[in-house]
Amino acid sequence: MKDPNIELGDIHWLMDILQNIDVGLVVLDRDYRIQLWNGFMESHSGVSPQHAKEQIIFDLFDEIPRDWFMQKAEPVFQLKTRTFTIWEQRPYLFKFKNYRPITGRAATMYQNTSMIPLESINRAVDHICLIIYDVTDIAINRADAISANQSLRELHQYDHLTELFNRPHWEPKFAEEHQRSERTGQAASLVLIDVDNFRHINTEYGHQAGDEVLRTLAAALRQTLRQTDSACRFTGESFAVMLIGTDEQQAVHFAERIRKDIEHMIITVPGHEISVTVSIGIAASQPAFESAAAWQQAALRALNHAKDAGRNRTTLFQHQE
Ligand SMILES: Nc1nc2c(ncn2[C@@H]2O[C@H](COP(=O)(O)OP(=O)(O)OP(=O)(O)O)[C@@H](O)[C@H]2O)c(=O)[nH]1
Repeated sequence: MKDPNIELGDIHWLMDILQNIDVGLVVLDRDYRIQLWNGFMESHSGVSPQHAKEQIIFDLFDEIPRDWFMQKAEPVFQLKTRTFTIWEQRPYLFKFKNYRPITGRAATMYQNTSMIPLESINRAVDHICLIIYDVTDIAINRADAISANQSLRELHQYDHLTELFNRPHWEPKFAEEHQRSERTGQAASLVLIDVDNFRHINTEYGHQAGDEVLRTLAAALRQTLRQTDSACRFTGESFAVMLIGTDEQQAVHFAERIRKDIEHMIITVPGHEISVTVSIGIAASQPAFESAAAWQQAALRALNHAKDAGRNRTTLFQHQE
């Protein structure tokens, strides 16, 4: 039916717009043969409208999964409904190269795709129109925001000097472990490792050397840990390690190994070679610890015993102490 508002000259304009618009337009017939292919599609695919015309879309673009596409398109033909696919569901329909200078990091253009029914004069839907939007900028910005958030989160979790978890991040994990071991009765041990006479290291070699000692010890500790263990910088010169599924004897074995490793370590700082020792206090989980704080207190008492007994040793918290 002729639309009285559209003059012949207008159609010429409309064709110009359709060819030059920065959006992909494709018309498909009932057999999925291409009937219209605009300038956007030509310039991104390298396929001319003459070549595209009458070709089945899946034959020309094998990256389009036929079953998935038909599942989307059939309701558009039959129910005259629109469908919309966003890049989060499927990054692209047509595998076009991304050419944008700012988001050049993406190899492929991200696309949102609409499918709309096109009614003929008898109101049957014999054709559908695909509208392809280039959303690469949005997708890349979103990916950047996610990774920036991730870095920020990680920044808040770690102690910047030792790269171990910081205490505020570790404490809730420890409290959770306390509840879990209370509930399940599964063994877990808390190990506190404190550098001996660290004040002396700072005064003798300088604060920067002290920092280097802490960094080196933390790195050694990280190497000893299993995936499930979690360590933090507990105070300035002490570390806490939560050993999951580890009873007191196994924890002593772990602690003695790290203590002896540290004892034999030579830490090189400008102008000096430094040796340090550590004292270690261990408390294995037990029902008597009514709170995570009580468990920590027990490990601290054991650590103080190790210090009082002459340092460079491991002490296990005994409940009858
Ligand atoms: N270099 C450096 N020193 C720190 C840091 N945090 C805490 N310290 C120092 O660690 C020292 C801890 O001293 P003390 O608590 O007396 O313990 P200690 O000298 O190790 O003695 P014992 O634990 O009893 O063997 C203090 O001098 C703090 O200034 C840090 O991040 N870097």
